[in-house]
Amino acid sequence: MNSHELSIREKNIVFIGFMGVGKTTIGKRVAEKLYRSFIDADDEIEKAFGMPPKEVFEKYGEKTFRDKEREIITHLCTEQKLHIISLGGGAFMQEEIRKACLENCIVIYLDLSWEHWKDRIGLIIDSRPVLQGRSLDEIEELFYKRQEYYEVHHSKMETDEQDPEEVATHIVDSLKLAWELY
Ligand SMILES: Nc1ncnc2c1ncn2[C@@H]1O[C@H](COP(=O)(O)OP(=O)(O)OP(=O)(O)O)[C@@H](O)[C@H]1O
Ligand SMILES: O=C(O)C1=C[C@@H](O)[C@@H](O)[C@H](O)C1
Ligand SMILES: [Mg+2]
Repeated sequence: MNSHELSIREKNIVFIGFMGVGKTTIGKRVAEKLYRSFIDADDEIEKAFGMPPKEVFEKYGEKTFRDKEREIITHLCTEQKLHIISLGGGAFMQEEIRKACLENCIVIYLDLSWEHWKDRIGLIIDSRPVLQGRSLDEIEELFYKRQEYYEVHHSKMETDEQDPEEVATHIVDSLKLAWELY
């Protein structure tokens, strides 16, 4: 599919940001509000391996996970339209993924400050392999190191002090406004 033939309304919407910021939670709600199909890249990887990301990391190693992640996301971005797609937190570290998403889709960065993120760590610590065995200082370092990759996007949404419903509503309102303008 040639993305230049797609109107802004037809393009996939892709959510990026650090793990735990709410890409999956908010992406699902945005999809419901827009009556669009939702795809979570981590779920697609899980289906491909028949096991969750954490087990893929343990059994096959991170490179195998990242290779499949790249294959799945580049395919979704170039072959699908009108979908809401939430990426895994590490996906945007790969140049090929960044390029495929930025060229073909509308990329929305969900931003959360470190101060708020660290209060959420208990919700995700057990299921995210990248957090295993890392001290809080090391996680903070990773958090800030990754920001520069997320900074390349089409739109940024601050999510501090907002619940998923508020963030999703704000995103849908902004999208509708943009769709009317272009
Ligand atoms: N705005 C929010 N306010 C409070 N809790 C939230 C918010 N958004 C998400 N959460 C909670 O944070 C946890 C992580 O959310 P979620 O799985 O959506 O993150 P993610 O960005 O998809 O992470 P990953 O990159 O690992 O896939 C969940 O328990 C979710 O309920
Ligand atoms: O931030 C990351 O590197 C990851 C985030 C998750 O969404 C999964 O994609 C996986 O656990 C790796
Ligand atoms: Mg997710």
